[in-house]
Formats: sequence, C-alpha cells, structure tokens
Amino acid sequence: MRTFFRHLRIGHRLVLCFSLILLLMIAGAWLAVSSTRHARESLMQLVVRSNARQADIRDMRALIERQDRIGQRLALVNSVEDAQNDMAAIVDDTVSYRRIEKRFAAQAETVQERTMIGRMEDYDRSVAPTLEVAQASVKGYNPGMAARMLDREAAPLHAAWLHVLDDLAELQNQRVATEIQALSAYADRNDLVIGGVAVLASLMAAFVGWRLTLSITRPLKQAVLFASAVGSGQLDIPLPRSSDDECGMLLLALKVMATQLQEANARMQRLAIEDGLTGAFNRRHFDDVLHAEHERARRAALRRRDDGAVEEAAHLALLLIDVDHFKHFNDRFGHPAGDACLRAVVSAVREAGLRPGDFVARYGGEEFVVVLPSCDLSGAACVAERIRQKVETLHARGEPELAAPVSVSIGLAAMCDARDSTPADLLRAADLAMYDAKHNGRNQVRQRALECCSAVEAPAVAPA
Ligand SMILES: Nc1nc2c(ncn2[C@@H]2O[C@H](COP(=O)(O)OP(=O)(O)OP(=O)(O)O)[C@@H](O)[C@H]2O)c(=O)[nH]1
Repeated sequence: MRTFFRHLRIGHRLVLCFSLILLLMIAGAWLAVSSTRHARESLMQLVVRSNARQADIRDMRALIERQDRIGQRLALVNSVEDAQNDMAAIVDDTVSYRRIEKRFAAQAETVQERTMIGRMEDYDRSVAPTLEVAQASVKGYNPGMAARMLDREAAPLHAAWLHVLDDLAELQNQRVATEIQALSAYADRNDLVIGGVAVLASLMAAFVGWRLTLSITRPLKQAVLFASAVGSGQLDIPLPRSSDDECGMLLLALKVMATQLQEANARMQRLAIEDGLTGAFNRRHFDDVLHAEHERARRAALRRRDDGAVEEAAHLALLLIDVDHFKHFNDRFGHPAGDACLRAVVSAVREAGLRPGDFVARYGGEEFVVVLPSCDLSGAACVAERIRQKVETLHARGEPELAAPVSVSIGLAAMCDARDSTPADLLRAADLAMYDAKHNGRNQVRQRALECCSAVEAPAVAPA
C-alpha cells in the first residue's frame, strides 16, 4: 500500500483519499437512512396488523354479545315467527363468528395466541349442542325453553369466552408495546452503530489525511534540506530516496541542477588556471605554483643534512622558453598558423619527458615557462635541451599543425637554497639566460645559477 502510494502523483493521491472519505460518508448516510426506513416500515406494518386483529377481536366480541342479547329476548317474543327469526340470527352470527375466528387463527403468531384461540374453539364446540337443542325447541314452538337453555348453558360459556377475547385484545396491546420497545432498542442500537461508523469514518479520514500530509511534507522537507545543502555548496551530496511524485521530481531536478553546477564549477576552475589557446596553465596559476614550489624548496633547505649537503627537494629550476622569430612566422603564415605553432610548441614541451610534478605555463605571447621542482641545474639543462630538440624537429616529424620549422631559445635558472633568493630572483635569472640565448644566435639553451649552485655547462647547441 505504501509503495503503491509512493508511485502516485500528489494530485492522484488527493483524489483517491477524498474519494475514499466520500465513499465512507455515503455508505454511512445510506446505512442511517435505510435502517431508519426499515424501522419505520416495521412499526407501520405492526400497527396495521395489530389494528386489524383488534378489529377482528371487537367483531367476535360483538357477535357473542349479540347472541346473548338475542337469547335473552327469546323469552319475551310474542310469536313463533319472531322466535324463529331470532334463532336464525343466532345461527348466522355463529357462522360469521367462525369465519372471523378462522381468519384470526390463521394469522396467529405466538403460542400464547394459539392456546387462547384453542380455548375459544373449545367453547364453540361446547356451545354447539346447546344451540342445536335451542334451535329444536324453537322449531317445536317452545322459545321459552330455548331461552332458558341459552341462558343456562350458553351464557356462562359466552362470559368465559368474552374473557378470553379480552385477554387476546390485551395480548395484542402487549405485543405492540413489546414490539415498540424492541424497535426503540433497535433504533438506539442503530444510533450507536451509525455513531460508531461516523466516528470510524472520521478517524479514518483523519488518519488518511495525516498520512497524506506526511507523504507530501516529508519529501518536501527532504527537498528543502537537499536544496539547502546544494545552496551551501555541497554539490556532491547523494540524492535521497524519494517518491515518484512531484516532490521526487523536484529532488531529481535539484540533483541535475547540482551536477550541472558541479560541472560548471569544474569548468570555471579549469578556465581560471588554464590558457585557452594552448591548454597550458596561465600566468596567474604559474605565479601561485612558483611561489608554492619556492616555499617548499625553502622548507627543504632548512632541513639541510648533517654533512651540510643539500637535499634534492631543496632544488628548484625554471625554464623560460621563447619562440624564435615568431613575429616573422605570424607575418608569413598568418595569426591562425601562429596560434597552431604555439599549441605545437606546448605539445613538444610535454613530449620532452617531464616528470609528473613538473609544470608548464604560458608566460605571455610566445613565451612559456617550465617549473622543475627538486631539479638541479644539470638536470634542468638536460630537460631544456630535450625541449629545444623536440621543438626543432617538430616540423620534420610531421606535426600537421605546424606550417614551417620553428625553434626556441631557452633561458634556464636554478637555485639550491631558497632561503637566500626569491621567486622573482629565479625568474629574473631565467630571463637573463633567455636573452643570452637570443643574443648568442637563438635555438639554444643558456643558463644562470643562483649563488649557491655551481654553473653547469649547457650542452652544445647548433644555432637555428
Ligand atoms: N599568433 C599569435 N601570435 C602572438 C600571440 N601572442 C603574441 N603573438 C605575436 O608574437 C610576436 C612576438 O614578436 P617579438 O616579441 O618581436 O618576438 P620574435 O618575433 O619572436 O623575435 P625574437 O623573440 O627576438 O626571436 C608578435 O608579433 C605578437 O603579435 C598569440 O597568442 N598568437
């Protein structure tokens, strides 16, 4: 269920939850209406049934009482004809009575009712012979005899009979009262059930609402935390596990934004230290690196060995490389060819077997610098010579970007005790050495050692 919810959009979740609550409310209302209607119908049916039965009891009672009254009148009639008519009326009433009693008995619902009806049927059977004798007496012109028979035999039975009918009427009233009581108890129970359902529906609605709110606010909080982390610069923060809804999509979009920002930052950092044309580092970064390397060499110099010898790490060399007659090259082949030449020179420098810690930068225009940490004058001279040769043979080796052969003049300076000199000293010495190379015919390496370092002869170089 939870997983199912995680895959739903927020809008779909809202529709689903509100539909569920609406469904519960409709079900509750339907339950209330239908149970009330059912109770009302049952009560109405009971009242109708009870009224009909009370009417039957009243009719049976009236017929029995009438028979008594006619029986009493028989003693007073003046003619045989009147006596016969009265006797016929008694017999008709008996027939009518039996018809009603039959219907009444057929609709009897309780054992008590059936027992009472059984007693009435007993009375009926008991009074039948008396009626026959009375009938015969009337036929035999003796209505007085018939009246006496009826008074003596039938009237006591009728009295008991009427009692049973009264009991039956009372029973009907009791039944209605009991049914009304039961219905009222049922209505009370129903109220409880409806109230319970309403409370349950409200609780469910509250629970569903709470879960729904959580399912929206929790990922939103995650998104806020994630956005804050990204805003504070934690661009590599991992994407938290989230739902597939709009909050999940927001988190995903934030992650994409953070990744793009990270890439843009990396690009900007590279652009800040790189020369756009040649791919070598730029002048600003060179200044930083030269100062850092000078500081590192100075610290190494402070750790001089006991025998006074200089640690290799205390050495620092710098090459200043200038492309020869580059103005002429530009004028002859155009600036795009000049740009390609500068790129080719940088690739030649990189091919000259530099160590991982060595650093190549464009110093400006057609000038490049190479910082050689932990490298003494003789080692730097070898590197410089390799660079010079690589550049000189570039065109011959088929460098496609290079329009004509080029050469470089390299000024080399090295220091073995950074405590007594500054990065500017090293740069100035390399610059002077480079001018030496220019003035001595170009395409060669010249060197200047700072005080503590003994001069090393530069390898023999053929001028360009
Ligand atoms: N194509 C191109 N040319 C540049 C760039 N930067 C500087 N230059 C050119 O490099 C030339 C440098 O000329 P100069 O300083 O006279 O030096 P040179 O002609 O090499 O003479 P020497 O150094 O004495 O051998 C100028 O013509 C600049 O316009 C660049 O990025 N691309």
